[in-house]
Amino acid sequence: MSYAVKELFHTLQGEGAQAGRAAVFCRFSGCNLWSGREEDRAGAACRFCDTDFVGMDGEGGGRFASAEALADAIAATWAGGDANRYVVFTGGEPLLQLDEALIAAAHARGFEVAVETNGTLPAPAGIDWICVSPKAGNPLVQTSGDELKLVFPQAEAEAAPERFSDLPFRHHFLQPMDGPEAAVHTAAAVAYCRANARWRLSLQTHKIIGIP
Ligand SMILES: C[S@@+](CC[C@H](N)C(=O)[O-])C[C@H]1O[C@@H](n2cnc3c(N)ncnc32)[C@H](O)[C@@H]1O
Ligand SMILES: Nc1nc2[nH]cc(C(=O)O)c2c(=O)[nH]1
Ligand code: SF4
Ligand SMILES: [Mg+2]
Repeated sequence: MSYAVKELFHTLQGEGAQAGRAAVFCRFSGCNLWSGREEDRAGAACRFCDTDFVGMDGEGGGRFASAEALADAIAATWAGGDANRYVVFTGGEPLLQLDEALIAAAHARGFEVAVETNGTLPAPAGIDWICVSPKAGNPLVQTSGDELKLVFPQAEAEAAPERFSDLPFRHHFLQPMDGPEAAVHTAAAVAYCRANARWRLSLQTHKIIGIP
């Protein structure tokens, strides 16, 4: 199968338990919860997205004809030396495209494989680090993994943290919803984590320091 990629870039993981770790980000095009067009945002199934995942026109983006070709491009984008090679598949929604062939091709090039998913689609076997970020009003299919990173607050009661506290993840994070009310959302997340020690705060550190 071929893969539609918005952008490929080398940076530090900004969020969650792996924050600070060098990684290649492979941002796939397209999402099942929003078209990516601003005129569709208000009616979308996910309305707070901070990301442009439309098209294949970003740095290192394009249509890759095979898993081998995309894994070669990921390896060529890596700039972190021999140890701890790490690729994060994100999007858009990466589980629309990430398959076992691509995971195997990344492993064959020495990468640990991570995914950032909205949890509405099942993850293929072989992923080393699964981050699920539930979106209110959408079915949660991937109910286990390494970290659950809930954007907070989401207005709907069904996205309350209590609903996810007992799911089998190694880490539970609240990540303040970015946007015009980011400071208010950060204060609310801090208050929740102070009162509920199961949950830890995830800041989008790449935005704070101005890296991709
Ligand atoms: C752009 S999404 C792509 C991966 C996948 N579609 C998902 O939603 O998890 C990457 C991460 O950014 C988070 N995110 C998106 N919009 C955000 C916002 N406005 N504020 C904080 N985090 C946000 C998502 O919840 C997810 O954890
Ligand atoms: N540095 C950095 N860390 C990230 N963690 C998750 C991201 C994403 O958009 O999926 C992201 C991103 O876009 N940049
Ligand atoms: S599910 Fe992820 S990529 Fe899709 S619109 Fe929501 S935050 Fe953006
Ligand atoms: Mg991002």
